[in-house]
Amino acid sequence: MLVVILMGSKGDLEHAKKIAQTLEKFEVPYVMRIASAHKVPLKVLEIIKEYENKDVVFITIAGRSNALSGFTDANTTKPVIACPPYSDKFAGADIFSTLRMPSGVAPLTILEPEEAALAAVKMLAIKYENLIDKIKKYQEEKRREIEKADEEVKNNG
Ligand SMILES: Nc1cncn1[C@@H]1O[C@H](COP(=O)(O)O)[C@@H](O)[C@H]1O
Repeated sequence: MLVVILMGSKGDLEHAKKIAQTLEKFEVPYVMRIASAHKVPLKVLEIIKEYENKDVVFITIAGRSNALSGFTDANTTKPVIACPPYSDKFAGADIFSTLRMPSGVAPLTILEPEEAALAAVKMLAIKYENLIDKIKKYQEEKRREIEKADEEVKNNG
């Protein structure tokens, strides 16, 4: 099992590292790769081919005009999660290049890096059942955070 974090530029690395941190929590192996669908499409195809025989989920990161997620999805049988870096330039309009896809192209979009990683882990857990307990533990921690916050506000708020 492997998560391939594929980014369009080294400028996306900080965003990619946030995804990687969550995958580390789940002890899910990952690799980070850089290739731009606009500038080096053949390299993107080579990278996709490299992982085609493995149990892989791709998480694609591309800012501005995101061709990478759709391009990757159209060229692999593996699931693709688009996690573009947030930009408020041009009223956040970059996001539309991630949300609208041609027919037959289906990358999923998750904007927050931690949750993109979580979704990848859940996909892998369908086959790698040892991940199920880790997901349950993670969800329990989230529930406890709410309970703790509620207690704090109730008593001091
Ligand atoms: N969409 C796209 C195609 N090639 C690179 N990008 C994205 O454009 C932003 C700036 O890239 P660069 O550093 O190449 O100018 C980065 O978020 C990168 O993923």
